[in-house]
Amino acid sequence: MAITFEHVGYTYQANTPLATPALTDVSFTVPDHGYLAIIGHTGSGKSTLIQQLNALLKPTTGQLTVDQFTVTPTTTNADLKPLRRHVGMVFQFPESQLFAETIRQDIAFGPQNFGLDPDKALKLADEMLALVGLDASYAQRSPFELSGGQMRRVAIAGVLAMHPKVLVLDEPTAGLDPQGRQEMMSLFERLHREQGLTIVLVTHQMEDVAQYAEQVAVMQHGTLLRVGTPQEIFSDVAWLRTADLDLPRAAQFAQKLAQRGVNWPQGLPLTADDLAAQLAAQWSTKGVDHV
Ligand SMILES: Nc1ncnc2c1ncn2[C@@H]1O[C@H](COP(=O)(O)OP(=O)(O)OP(=O)(O)O)[C@@H](O)[C@H]1O
Repeated sequence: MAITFEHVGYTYQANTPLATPALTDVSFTVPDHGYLAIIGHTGSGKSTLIQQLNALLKPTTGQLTVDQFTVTPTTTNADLKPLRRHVGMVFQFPESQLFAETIRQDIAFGPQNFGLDPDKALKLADEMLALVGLDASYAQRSPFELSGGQMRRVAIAGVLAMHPKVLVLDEPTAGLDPQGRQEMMSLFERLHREQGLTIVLVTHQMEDVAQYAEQVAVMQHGTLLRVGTPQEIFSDVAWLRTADLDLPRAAQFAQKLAQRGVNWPQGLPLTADDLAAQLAAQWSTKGVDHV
């Protein structure tokens, strides 16, 4: 297993009068090279949960393992450096952290800080630039001349330059236009497929969950309500309603068709492509009049 949470609890300002419990008894596993989406309302504990993954926040009870690393309430900061290289964190609006004069210097900063020779770090920066889909002409430009989506790519290249095995993404498409959103999600899919990165994605975009995630964790009031495949989570429409969560748009449409008598023998379609494929299959077997 790449990631295992075992009865993890976290309380902000623990043992003070201001103590705020934010996670309670969270247990789940993510397989090697998995793709987990974490969903849930504001304040449900998603950010607190992902910050456990590189021990920015350490559990106040329970423990977690990320590949070869184990974090418990008593793990000391000195032990955490290798974990922090292993888990790349992309926080919301990561472009706000860009600072260097050129894009390549910005990307090279992290590896250099961890002791890599400056020339090698710059060469690595060029490779990472290509990996996030920006050509070599960007290397010497200022990061501040770029569009929002491109700046975000540069910030992500800086995280990837540390060669993480787990990539944690906190609403990585927030504020992007539909095309930028699609390109960003395709980038993560490519990193997952081609580089074998384990992805942990916090999102409010149910379409992205349906299209990309292999596993979904639903958080509510600091507890893990359910974990399952997108099909398992989104097919239980009555339960979703009680949890006050939305279906992906294609599934909402399919659900309306189901209420008018259309059957979905392969399961409720969750994406537009799946909806189109299932409708086309029914069309060809039953003929136009019956669809
Ligand atoms: N620094 C903090 N100090 C005290 N309480 C906090 C702190 N950060 C978060 N909390 C509380 O912990 C709980 C979980 O918050 P968290 O930010 O993890 O939720 P979230 O699901 O990520 O929300 P969002 O979708 O708004 O980012 C909330 O009750 C929140 O008010």
